[in-house]
Amino acid sequence: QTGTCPLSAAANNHKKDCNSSRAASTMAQTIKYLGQEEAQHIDEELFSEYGFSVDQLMELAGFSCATAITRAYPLSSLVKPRPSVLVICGPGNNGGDGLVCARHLKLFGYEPTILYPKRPNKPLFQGLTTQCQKMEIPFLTEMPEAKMVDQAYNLVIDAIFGFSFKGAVREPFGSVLDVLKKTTVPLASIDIPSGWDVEQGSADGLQPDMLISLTAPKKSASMFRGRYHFLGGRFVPPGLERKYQLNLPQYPGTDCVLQL
Ligand SMILES: NC(=O)C1=CN([C@@H]2O[C@H](COP(=O)(O)OP(=O)(O)OC[C@H]3O[C@@H](n4cnc5c(N)ncnc54)[C@H](OP(=O)(O)O)[C@@H]3O)[C@@H](O)[C@H]2O)[C@@H](O)CC1
Ligand SMILES: [K+]
Repeated sequence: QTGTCPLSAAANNHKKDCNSSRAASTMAQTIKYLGQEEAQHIDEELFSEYGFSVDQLMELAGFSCATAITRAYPLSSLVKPRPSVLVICGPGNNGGDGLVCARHLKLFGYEPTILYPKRPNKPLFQGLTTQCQKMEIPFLTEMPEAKMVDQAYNLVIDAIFGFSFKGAVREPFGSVLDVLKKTTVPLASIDIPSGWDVEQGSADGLQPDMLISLTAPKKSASMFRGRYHFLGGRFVPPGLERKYQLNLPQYPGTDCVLQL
């Protein structure tokens, strides 16, 4: 009787249908990798059309970075006696994400130190800097040598440039990136490995161990070869996701990050 019962045949057909529709939906679910202009348009629309403020999204972005970092490098996995982390912040919003990330890392039990060489004269960044100072996070006055970085820190967070980076790297960040190319401790990049072309990447650039893509990965993320690629920034309204066909994967439960 096996295989001849019309009911099982119907059940099998249903299973086949389900499998093919699951395959189709998996394909439809392929997450979109954004171009530079597209990422900037989405950013602008979040503020202009969807009513968000920069500090609101920066808080969520930086919080998700700190959360992803605790997943990839839990306190118990760190090799140095102190849970030291160096956070390097650039002059734009990527640097702001770094300041927020440092503050949350401190709350999570890490010992961050910040290098913030070019500070914009804007209340948002001044406030984030004060918050970090009040959290008793030390600020360095200059970039240590590669050997010093390797000795002193378990991990470096790269919050130098994000999706607005363009052209040849200007000082003081050229020297900072040169040091980072010589360090051997793991590097975790926020949104884009700094110095990479946002779409094309960079063959001789930084090779981070971790990348935390915010909102959606940028095209250069397809060149990422490190161990951990996380998605963070769980704040995209459905209309915006539909308009840009982001096909974001579903975050598990109440999590603010997802490993890709
Ligand atoms: N929607 C989202 O997902 C959200 C995104 N968020 C975050 O914002 C990030 C984008 O931020 P952003 O637009 O402020 O630009 P970003 O990349 O930080 O750098 C601009 C600065 O870099 C500088 N600069 C540029 N090129 C340079 C060069 N060659 N050499 C040297 N300097 C150079 C440029 O300097 P200037 O041209 O002014 O001299 C400017 O000051 C994004 O990646 C994500 O991390 C969240 O905070 C919130 C929600
Ligand atoms: K970065």
